[in-house]
Amino acid sequence: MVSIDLEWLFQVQSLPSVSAIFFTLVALIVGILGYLYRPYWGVRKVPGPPTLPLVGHLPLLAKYGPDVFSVLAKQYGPIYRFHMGRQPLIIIADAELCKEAGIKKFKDIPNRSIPSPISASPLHQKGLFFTRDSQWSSMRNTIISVYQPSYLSSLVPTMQSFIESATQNLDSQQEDITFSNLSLRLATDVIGQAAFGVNFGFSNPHSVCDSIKSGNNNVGDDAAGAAGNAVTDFINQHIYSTTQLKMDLSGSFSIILGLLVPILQEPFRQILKRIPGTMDWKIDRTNQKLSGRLNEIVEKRRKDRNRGSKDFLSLILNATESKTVSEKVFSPDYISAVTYEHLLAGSATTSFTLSSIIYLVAGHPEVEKRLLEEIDRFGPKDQIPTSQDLNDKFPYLDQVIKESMRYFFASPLVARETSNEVEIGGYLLPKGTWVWLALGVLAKDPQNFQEPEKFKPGRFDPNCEEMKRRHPYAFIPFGIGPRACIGQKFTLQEVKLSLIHLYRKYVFRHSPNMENPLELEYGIVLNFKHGVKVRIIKRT
Ligand code: HEM
Repeated sequence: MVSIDLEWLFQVQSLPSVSAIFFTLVALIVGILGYLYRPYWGVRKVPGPPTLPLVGHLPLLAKYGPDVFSVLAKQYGPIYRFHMGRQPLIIIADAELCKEAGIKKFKDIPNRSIPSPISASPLHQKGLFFTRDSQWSSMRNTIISVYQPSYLSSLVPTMQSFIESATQNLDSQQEDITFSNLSLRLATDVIGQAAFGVNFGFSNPHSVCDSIKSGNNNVGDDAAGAAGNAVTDFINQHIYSTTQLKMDLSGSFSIILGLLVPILQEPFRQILKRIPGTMDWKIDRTNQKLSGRLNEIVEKRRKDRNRGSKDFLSLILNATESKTVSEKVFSPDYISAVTYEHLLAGSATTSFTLSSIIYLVAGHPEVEKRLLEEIDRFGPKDQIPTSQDLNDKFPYLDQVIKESMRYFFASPLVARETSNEVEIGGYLLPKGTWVWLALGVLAKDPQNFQEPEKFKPGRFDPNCEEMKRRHPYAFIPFGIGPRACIGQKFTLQEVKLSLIHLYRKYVFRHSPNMENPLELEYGIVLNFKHGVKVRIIKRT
């Protein structure tokens, strides 16, 4: 008996004791909870709806879509907490607080937070948008200095020629056209030429008309004949890479993990990108091909001694060679990324803006009438406006563009991150807090925009009372402060030239085959889910 007891005692002692297991489990649970709730702890005093573990407020995003930020602003006030998975965002939904965060306290909030779709894409991280601190300021200073107004005005003839060829013979279509596809091809061509000096060839009327008629979203397909397979591939890869940057739970597995448990994102991405067929594998291959192709374009241009300075890429290369900017700041991968970023930032946003305007004007005959009068008054139909004319001679067009951009807000959230502890709206936010400016909510605030759900371009007339009373930062579609959009003037020039050309020749009517109201899709920028479908009438 004694010997058996001793044996049992020996076995029990060699096993980990119950208390050791208990303490390990407790430590593990505390560790997991600590990891999950650490970002929340520092900002817990900021009000916000109750959160679910792991998913945070993502179910609210699924329920309300992009409107969720307006809904919560009504309930929780101008500064509140929204949990994107584990990560709390401090949402600023007030013009004065946006000014405070974007301008007055810029030195404490100078960078953008990097959401999980971007962490999975090194290509996107090296553009101006996501670079940080001194790397960002050196890059931005160089880009700004090459983006002089004289450069923009020199782009007018190029923009005009793409616009003309993209919109030739539109009235010969008997059926509906998906205007948002046409505008995406046009914007991609214009920015392709301006950024890379490459003619993608989508404005070729045959390729454009054929593919628009077929409602084909795949930009490259019909351009193959015109621009060659290399370009087609490039654009297809660009579209794939961009549309995979989803901000909800429909992205790749590693992106979803990045939202829920960020620490696991990179290890899983490393594994999954090696397993053929997974979405991570496809994204990685696409990004690699894109980077490879971009590097080729950059290398070819670098060797070209007669490159001139007609496009953005050549301008940056000239700046690095003349040593006005350090080669360390613009190493080849940064040059590729920032040039690519122009294609990315310049195509979807401009196309969305153009489509919004065509859609809204088609639904408001009184606005269309006034706009046509102003455009017709400018001069003979073949007189191309200069940059100066675009600034001075189309005040009503300005109002229509602003009101359309307010109504359909392309980029409703601006993502920033604190570099130091900083106080905003009475709350002390620790270093590393994600602060997101809800520009889309400001644009629908009835205190600054009476009847915000109505389309009324006159509210941007400088003489109107509403305009005079409005907070100066209530409408900031291009962002605020030193990090505001660098392409603002470029895009407005392109949008104005396009609209003047289009309305001189045509008017547009909503297609009965289009859903009402239009469904929106929330990606890297807002998008029309099923496109803007119109019928075209030639003006006599
Ligand atoms: C209607 C068209 C466009 C809209 C609504 C738009 C909107 C925005 C917004 C809201 C931001 C963030 C600003 C902030 O943080 O305060 C931004 C940044 C940026 N945009 Fe645009 N954008 C448009 C067109 C363009 C075009 C055509 C280009 C390039 C030619 C461009 C290039 C950029 C870049 C590089 C940044 C990052 C700036 C930085 O971080 O320093 N955008 N844009």
